[in-house]
Amino acid sequence: MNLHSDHPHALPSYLDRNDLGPWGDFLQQVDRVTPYLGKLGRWVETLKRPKRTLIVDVPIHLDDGRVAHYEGYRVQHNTSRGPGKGGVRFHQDVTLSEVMALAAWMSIKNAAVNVPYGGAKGGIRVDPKELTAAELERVTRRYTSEIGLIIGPTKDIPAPDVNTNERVMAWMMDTYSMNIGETATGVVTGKPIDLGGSLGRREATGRGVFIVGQEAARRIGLDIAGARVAIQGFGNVGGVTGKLFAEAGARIVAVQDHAGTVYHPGGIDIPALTRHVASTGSVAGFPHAEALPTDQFWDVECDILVPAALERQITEANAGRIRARMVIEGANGPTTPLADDILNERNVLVIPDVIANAGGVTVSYFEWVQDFSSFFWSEEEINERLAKIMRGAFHTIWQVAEDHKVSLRTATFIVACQRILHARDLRGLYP
Ligand SMILES: NC(=O)C1=CN([C@@H]2O[C@H](COP(=O)(O)OP(=O)(O)OC[C@H]3O[C@@H](n4cnc5c(N)ncnc54)[C@H](OP(=O)(O)O)[C@@H]3O)[C@@H](O)[C@H]2O)C=CC1
Ligand SMILES: O=C(O)CCC(=O)C(=O)O
Repeated sequence: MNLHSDHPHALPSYLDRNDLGPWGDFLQQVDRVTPYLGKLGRWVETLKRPKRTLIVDVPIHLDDGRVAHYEGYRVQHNTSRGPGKGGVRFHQDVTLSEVMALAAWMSIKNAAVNVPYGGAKGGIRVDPKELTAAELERVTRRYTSEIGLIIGPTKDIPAPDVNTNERVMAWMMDTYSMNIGETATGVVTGKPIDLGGSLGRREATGRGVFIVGQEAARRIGLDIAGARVAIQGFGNVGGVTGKLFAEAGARIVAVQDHAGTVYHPGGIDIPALTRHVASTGSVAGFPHAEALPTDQFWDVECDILVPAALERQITEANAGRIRARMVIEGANGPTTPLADDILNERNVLVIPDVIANAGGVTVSYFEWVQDFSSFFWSEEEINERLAKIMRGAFHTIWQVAEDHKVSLRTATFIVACQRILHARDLRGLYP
């Protein structure tokens, strides 16, 4: 597809026109929804460029006294429905195109579950495994100061993503608070409970993946008890997803992370694998399962495949090999548009990221509300409200997919883009 001529107005000059990366995938997804937007279609160009893009230099002292520089980003894709909201990723391969796409998928996701946010995302191009804890803290604090210009509890609220966690959120909250001279717990979500974090946030994304998995399984007549599940990525999202499916009686037949792939047709012992990862840092070397070559992960016989690592893992090169009846996207952007078409043709149901992994931001919304009111809810209450929102959003999207005879991804984009562009239309353009 020649993106240059198909999107003459959509290409910011700061991107490589020959390789738009994940941003190119997002543009194609927007093109697929455009015919369904009716009169709101006149606003669709709004979605094809981020509202605000900040690139920052993050210099720190390494422990040995040298100065190192890292590139950081914060992108606010859209704020028509409310402040920007989305995670912060620390990874050596982070690019601007990637952060733009991740921010855009946040706009869609937040609208799909109807939380009052726009979409944003951030990242630093750094391998956190190469830093000491003190260096990681310095990178986090300097980055937070640099993006402090555009974040804030009513402006844009970061949260955890790949390689960031509660500890990183605590540093971000503290740095922002120091800079403005007052404690602002609502500036980030995914914080430690003792700093205004919410019960259930750590597990929320995996819990949401499991809830939509249950709903979809019921509709295609798949019994979760006994179902075979393969999971790529065993961090926050993949780990919790695996735990909940295993507790519901599913067999987790394969798990892959960056360093290895383990396979057991009878079902991997997930608590034992979790202990192994906590002590060694990877699933590799887990003694109670067979090791598989990396690429064979995609050939594993299973009923449910959960990509829960990075973007562009399911491509035209491996989509034809996938044995699952359904793919539940725990990761953001794991399936390219061409792979989506292949899975569709093969009748593999894809539950798209923009609904499947929305549990995390939904409980982030609960955290933000709790911080503003300084009144904290029980975990039971949080999980009940999460399940209600996830099930309600899933039903709406399923219905739209049936009505328009489109994929669940396009259906989610129809619902979300209509909400975003309706808000844009109501607000108008001029101050
Ligand atoms: N955290 C959240 O609340 C949310 C996260 N997401 C998305 O879910 C995905 C995972 O995020 P999260 O679980 O938080 O991140 P974590 O950092 O907790 O875990 C990432 C996992 O992915 C693995 N991984 C990284 N690269 C590869 C690779 N090339 N092949 C196989 N496995 C790989 C990592 O393995 P290793 O440790 O070996 O590097 C690790 O197991 C991302 O796409 C993120 O954007 C979506 C919604 C919310
Ligand atoms: O909890 C949040 O605010 C955002 C989580 C996130 O980054 C995501 O959903 O991809």
